[in-house]
Amino acid sequence: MKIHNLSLQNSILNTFISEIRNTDVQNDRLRFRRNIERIGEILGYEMSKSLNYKQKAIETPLGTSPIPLPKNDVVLCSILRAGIPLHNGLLNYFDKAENAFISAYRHHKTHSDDFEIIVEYLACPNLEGKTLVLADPMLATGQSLVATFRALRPFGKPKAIHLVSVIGAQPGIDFVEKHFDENVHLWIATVDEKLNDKGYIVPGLGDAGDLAFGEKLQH
Ligand SMILES: O=P(O)(O)OC[C@H]1O[C@H](OP(=O)(O)OP(=O)(O)O)[C@H](O)[C@@H]1O
Ligand SMILES: O=c1cc[nH]c(=O)[nH]1
Ligand SMILES: [Mg+2]
Repeated sequence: MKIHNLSLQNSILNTFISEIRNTDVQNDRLRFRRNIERIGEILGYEMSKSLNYKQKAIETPLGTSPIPLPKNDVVLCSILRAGIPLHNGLLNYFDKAENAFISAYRHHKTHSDDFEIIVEYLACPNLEGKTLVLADPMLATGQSLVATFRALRPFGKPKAIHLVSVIGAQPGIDFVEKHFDENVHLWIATVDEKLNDKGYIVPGLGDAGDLAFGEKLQH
């Protein structure tokens, strides 16, 4: 897997990352969602540099301008629900992309920190020969991304796969790396060192789904 950790370069991206982490700022839900969306735009822009391009002659009112344009058939797939703002950010730039949605959530066993990943809802176009962009803002244990990828198998074999995430924990990235082949790209805003015993990224930001949309009851 080719890992692109964008926080290793100084850029305005770090301002958005600092705001989603910061306890004084992150509870403004509108701002939190918009920051995740902005990060999605930046990750999408960086990812776009690795697509395949074809020169096209564009007619202007005064002449013809040759412009290299991406020729990939992009499918954006996001994991509900925390993935929605990240999806919107990617879709702002890849506005002609097809879209897939999958629900994957952690189901906690009663009185236990243990959880399993439940995949329920799945809506997906044909993926055969397309460029699949699989997005989830939090890459913690990596189990959601791997479970999602498995669930997408019946929809066809993509030509290229890009994983997009905001904050990853190194052990989760190592886990994901074992399940994807070496041509797969991971575009990630920043990487943290560890997970706590509940599977949360440390220092991370807390619960991305709750910060974006409010707390949910366990069921
Ligand atoms: O790498 P993992 O250990 O699998 O954890 C990451 C998952 O946890 C979060 O979802 P969550 O289960 O909190 O659901 P939510 O989006 O409904 O809040 C997040 O959006 C990922 O999907
Ligand atoms: O740190 C984490 C881990 C999983 N999901 C989150 O929202 N945050
Ligand atoms: Mg959550």
